[in-house]
Amino acid sequence: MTDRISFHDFSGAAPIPAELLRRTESDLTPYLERVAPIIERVRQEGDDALRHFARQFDKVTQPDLALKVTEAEIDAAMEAMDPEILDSMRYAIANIRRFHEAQKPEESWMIEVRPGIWAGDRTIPIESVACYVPRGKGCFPSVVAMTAIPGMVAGVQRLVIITPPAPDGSVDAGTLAAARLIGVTDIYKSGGAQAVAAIAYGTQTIPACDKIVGPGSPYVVAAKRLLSDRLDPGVPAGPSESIILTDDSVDPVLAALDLIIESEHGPDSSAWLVTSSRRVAEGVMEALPLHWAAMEPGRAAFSRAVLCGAHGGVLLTDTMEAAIAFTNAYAPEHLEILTADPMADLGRIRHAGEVLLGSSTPVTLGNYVLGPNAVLPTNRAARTHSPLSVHDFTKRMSFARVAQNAYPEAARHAERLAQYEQFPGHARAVSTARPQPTPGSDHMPLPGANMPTS
Ligand SMILES: NC(=O)c1ccc[n+]([C@@H]2O[C@H](COP(=O)([O-])OP(=O)(O)OC[C@H]3O[C@@H](n4cnc5c(N)ncnc54)[C@H](O)[C@@H]3O)[C@@H](O)[C@H]2O)c1
Ligand SMILES: N[C@H](CO)Cc1c[nH]c[nH+]1
Ligand SMILES: [Zn+2]
Repeated sequence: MTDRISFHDFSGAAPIPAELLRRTESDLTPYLERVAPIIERVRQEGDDALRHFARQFDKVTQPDLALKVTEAEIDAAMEAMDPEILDSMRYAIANIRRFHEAQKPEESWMIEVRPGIWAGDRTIPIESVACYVPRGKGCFPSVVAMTAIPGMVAGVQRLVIITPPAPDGSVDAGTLAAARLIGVTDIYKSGGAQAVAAIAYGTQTIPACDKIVGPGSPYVVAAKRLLSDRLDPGVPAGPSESIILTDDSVDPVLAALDLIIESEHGPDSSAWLVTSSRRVAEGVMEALPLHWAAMEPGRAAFSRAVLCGAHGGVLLTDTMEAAIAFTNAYAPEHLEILTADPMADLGRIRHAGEVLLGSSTPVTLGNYVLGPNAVLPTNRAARTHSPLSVHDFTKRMSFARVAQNAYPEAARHAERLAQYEQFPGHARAVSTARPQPTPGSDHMPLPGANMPTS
């Protein structure tokens, strides 16, 4: 089989070709059509529909799959795990927890906007959130850590995990072990669109939640979109994608190694080498087949499909400015900068889910152990969205209180504005004298005092 790696020349003087910015999820139409009846069946039939789709899509052989993972299954998973893997999980969990604890916002803040006008925000955990952990073209204990840890740090009351079952009805042992190490106990067996529908509507076994987070295949992305009026769909995280951005300073063999990282997730992923160096472009194309030859054949085939297809390959630009302009237009999920001065180039990047700097910070480290979240916006959503974080598991509620001496001036201005907008009820409420001072209204306690958060 010949490996014809996709190669494109790009001059900064020309407009960026739209097809180079596309991903698998750019056109969800076929997936939306496919998942709509799945969602409807789950809404109507609940658990029975989940069992039906587990048989159809996950090839589960049991007719009466138990949808909730038992304590005994989690115990058995812990027993089955290699202690060295558990050790690495603990290392990753500690780093991820540390990062997200530092990210946690204050419980409340307040300022005196003008003398006697106090206002602030309270941060409140979302009550119930489901973490979707994929299992189609791989298993993802790392996604348990990336989704559940910020939820625990935020203080979500009901945090559940939902993940596809294997054909024998089990859940990946690493996924269960990660949940045990983090402290999540409610785990359900369902995947794809049917899992998203179960979380949106609730079933006999699975509780409905306010929000779902976590990445997934285009079926998951499509279901989240169709259910977004019932369920907060969280950071839009679909098939993995990356750009490796280089100048002439990098070893092409190393750049090729890092280009393969995200391309091995599946044929629906996207991965580009964007470089201003012909030497690097040619060297990477030479090195890729050698790396593929050293890989497990299935994953090598996924990588080849991406890098020889429409959503990946090598892009040679005439200048570094053009390489950076393309990168910003593409807004990749993961960006690795392999240039002579990556920190300086970081300042030129405006749109990327995460940026990994320098040759000793490959995407793999970001995926697993550094601390920042690896559930990141895909499909150009990094233009307006951020990595999954503690903030995705909380909401803010604003509050204000006006002291008696500040009331007349505020009321006068509000009355005028209400009259302009022709709301007489609003205007009368503040033009009428308020003789009774509200008890204690001239004193505001410090933020947080007497403020329960749940
Ligand atoms: N953005 C991120 O942060 C991030 C992190 C990890 C993984 N990912 C991505 O998540 C994705 C996970 O996808 P996956 O496929 O491995 O797992 P998945 O769990 O998302 O998908 C598997 C499910 O898809 C459903 N499905 C499969 N074929 C179907 C069909 N023909 N019709 C309807 N439903 C069908 C099944 O219900 C199955 O349970 C990958 O693309 C990976 O790149 C992204
Ligand atoms: N690259 C994924 C996010 O796009 C995260 C991951 C987990 N495991 C391997 N990779
Ligand atoms: Zn990855």
